[in-house]
Amino acid sequence: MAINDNNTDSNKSQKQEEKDLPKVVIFLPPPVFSLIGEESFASNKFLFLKAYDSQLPLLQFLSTHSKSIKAILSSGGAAVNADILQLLPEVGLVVTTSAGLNQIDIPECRRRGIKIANAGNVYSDDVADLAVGLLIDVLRKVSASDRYVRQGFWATKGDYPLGSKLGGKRVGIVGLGNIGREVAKRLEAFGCFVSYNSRKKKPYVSYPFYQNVCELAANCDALIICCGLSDETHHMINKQVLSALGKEGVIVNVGRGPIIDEKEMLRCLVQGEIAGAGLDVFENEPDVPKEFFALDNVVLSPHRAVFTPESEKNLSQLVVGNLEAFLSNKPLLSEYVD
Ligand SMILES: O=CC(=O)O
Repeated sequence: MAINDNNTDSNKSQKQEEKDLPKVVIFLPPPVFSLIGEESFASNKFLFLKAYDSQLPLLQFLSTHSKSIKAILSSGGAAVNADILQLLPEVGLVVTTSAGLNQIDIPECRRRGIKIANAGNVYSDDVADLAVGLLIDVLRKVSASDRYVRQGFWATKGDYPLGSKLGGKRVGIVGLGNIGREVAKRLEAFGCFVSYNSRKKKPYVSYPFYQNVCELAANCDALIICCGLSDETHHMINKQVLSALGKEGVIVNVGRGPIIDEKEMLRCLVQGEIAGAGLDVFENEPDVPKEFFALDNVVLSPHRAVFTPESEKNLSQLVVGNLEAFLSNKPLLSEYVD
């Protein structure tokens, strides 16, 4: 009995301590929770409030807890917009598990003095590896030859058509941030000629810079899209850019689907106006236009570039580190500065 009473007391005091901890709200479970387990995010400095576990509609849930929520843990799936932020006057940080920030209303955060922390460099190597992997796959027809062999065609129809060499190709990188720079490093090692487009010329690299993405495409054999999605980059890769890339040109997208006008790209692929595509992202995920499935010059990947067990483990440390730093008034580990 006494033990039970003690237990009850200690449960009560634990509950009280938890009640007093600053709260970090989560709208939707970030993929990392199911990939490596939520326990990697344990901290005695804050408590997660999971809006998705509540019966209440999101806005009502947020109003109920508005005074205790100090930070938001965001991921790609749920918008952090002005309607939400205005319900949470105590929020001072949005930390996101994604590399992309397109789900966050950045100007509204700035207006409210809310800091933003993103995935920093955690994903850069893995995304760069996949970008180069997709390019090699398209050029050397790896996935297509695999299908050819599995279907028994090697024995019945003979040799598969040759692929094309990566070394010596002129590759244009759109968006030379953390990921774009890792892609460039890898491509240099393969003997490619790298050039790039980004919002501003980067003073610390010597790759040729093209302010105009169409000019970049016209001077390249392949384009790799590594930039974020914004109003400026939405459908930036349009008919004009694809036609500048030309019949022999290959496009790889590890950024966001809507950066490319997908319908136009599909038309160019079907009509042979570009040579191939390696795509990790799509306009309407997870719906991928069926027409892609019939194209042997297209390699498809289900938005997996960032995810490896290694990157997710590093990510959990970064997220917890950012939240703890913020709650102790220390500098963030990966603050996003425009
Ligand atoms: O695409 C994934 C991400 O932005 O993290």
